[in-house]
Amino acid sequence: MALVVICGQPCSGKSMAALCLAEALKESESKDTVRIIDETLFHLDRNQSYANMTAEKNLRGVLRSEVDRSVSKDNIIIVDSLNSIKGYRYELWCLARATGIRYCVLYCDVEETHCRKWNEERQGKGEKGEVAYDDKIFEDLVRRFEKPDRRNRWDSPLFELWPHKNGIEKSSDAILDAVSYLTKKLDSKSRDVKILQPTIATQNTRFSEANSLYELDRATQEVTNAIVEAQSKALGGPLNGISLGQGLPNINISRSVGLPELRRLRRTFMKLTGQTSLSGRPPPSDADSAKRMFVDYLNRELDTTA
Ligand SMILES: Nc1ncnc2c1ncn2[C@@H]1O[C@H](COP(=O)(O)OP(=O)(O)OP(=O)(O)O)[C@@H](O)[C@H]1O
Repeated sequence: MALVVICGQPCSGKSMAALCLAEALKESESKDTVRIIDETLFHLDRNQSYANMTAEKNLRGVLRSEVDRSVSKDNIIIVDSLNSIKGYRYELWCLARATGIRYCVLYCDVEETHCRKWNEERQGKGEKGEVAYDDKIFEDLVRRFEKPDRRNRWDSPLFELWPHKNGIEKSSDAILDAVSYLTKKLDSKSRDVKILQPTIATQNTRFSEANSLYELDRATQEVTNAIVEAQSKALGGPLNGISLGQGLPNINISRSVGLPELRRLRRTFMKLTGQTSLSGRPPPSDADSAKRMFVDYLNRELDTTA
């Protein structure tokens, strides 16, 4: 149904905003399940998770995988974390696009001096279970924060809260606007709600991260080899229906295609599919779906009747 990315400086009221939004959604007419995914789910020590780039990347990876597993057409997932890196929000947006759902960003806009003060106050509340950021980590996170910009697809639509000025309530304008956007029933005239559409690069099931590029490379190479081999057997004659095995579509090309052209198409396909991730993670797929996608792509690109 939808993915909501909460974003803001450390200690800017994001968790409060996530809770208010979740409650407001539950009270709305929408019957969708609402779930918050946040750092506490993984019982990680906050200051260790942001202690260095590797730990921070790991935390983002864990959260992203959980979002990836959880997003669906029947629920509303709220990601409550800093989500302060532009490229990371882009990755979350790609997950929403791959699922074909609504997406929005809820931004807690609080000046860093207030966030700092709230964090200091929280340092004194340790016994209540609230964990404050160490000063050094807090300052580093504040410095690296990349403010959302509604002109970016992955920051849009952007709903802005001003927790220091106006507090955070279920009735805050930004919360009401977000609820309305997320739950609005669509008809043919609805232009203001965007359901993201999966593209060739975002369809299918997922590769494991470590193997994905290798698998994609190998799968596309196998398809290319099959074409080269079939063409050499056909001695330049017409070639329709090159079979790659059970469950895979046939390759249908009505003219002879040289190796340079095949290589170029393969490179373009790899680039296209690789665009879904800024952290180097290739597109979701397994070997068979990579082959299927590549064959679909080739059949379309080489279709002389199109
Ligand atoms: N509008 C507000 N007025 C005063 N204090 C606030 C306000 N909003 C949040 N706080 C305080 O700031 C602290 C952090 O709030 P919260 O956990 O919602 O922020 P957060 O952005 O999720 O923090 P973190 O970055 O640690 O996840 C809490 O101790 C809370 O009481």
